[in-house]
Parts: sequence; structure tokens; C-alpha cells
Amino acid sequence: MAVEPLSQQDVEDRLRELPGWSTDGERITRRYSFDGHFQAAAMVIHVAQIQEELNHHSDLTLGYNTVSLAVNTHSVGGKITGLDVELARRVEAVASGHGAH
Ligand SMILES: C[C@H](O)[C@H](O)[C@H]1CNC2=NC(N)=NC(=O)C2=N1
Repeated sequence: MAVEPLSQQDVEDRLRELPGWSTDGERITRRYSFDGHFQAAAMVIHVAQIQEELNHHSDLTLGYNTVSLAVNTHSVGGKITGLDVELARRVEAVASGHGAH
């Protein structure tokens, strides 16, 4: 499957459907907060599973009660593609079930 970089406008349009996600033009990012560390750690494992399924991996950071993702697509030189948005959609779909806010 060909993976093409998205225009900045296209990125912003797609992120409108993903509240909390934003872009600096080089990657898309979101930070989730949880009620405690263990909830945050469980979310990391679930995100790791999704990333393996998609074969697409964010920089995924566990804090005390936070989980942060930042992702772009290395294979097109670090641009934002539909794969990044798909990962964000998949992560959003499970976040509330982990108590993310
Ligand atoms: C060989 C394998 O398909 C590649 O290394 C994948 C794995 N995960 C990846 N993750 C991200 N974020 N970008 C990539 O281009 C990428 N490529």
C-alpha cells in the first residue's frame, strides 16, 4: 500500500474528528491522563498491542499518571500520513475504557 504524506490542511481536517490530538506539522501528538500509575501502564500495553497490529509505532511515554504519544511515518521521511491518523483513531477507541481523561 502506498503511503503518502498528508498536507497540513488535510492533517488539520482529520484531527478535527480526534479531540485532544494536535500537530506541530512534523508529528501528531496527544497526552492522556489517568487516575493512577497502574491505569496509565495498562493503557501503554494496549497501545503497544495496537501498534504491533498496525505495524506502526509511536514514541510512547509513560509518566506517573500520563501516557503520551507522538507519531509520524519514518518510511516517508518523518511526515504525517494516514497511518498516523489511523493509529490515533485506534488509540482513541480504547482510551475511555482505560479511564483516560
Ligand atoms: C519494517 C517496518 O514495517 C517499519 O519499520 C515500520 C514499523 N513501524 C513504523 N512506525 C512508524 N511510526 N513509522 C514507520 O515508518 C514505521 N515503519
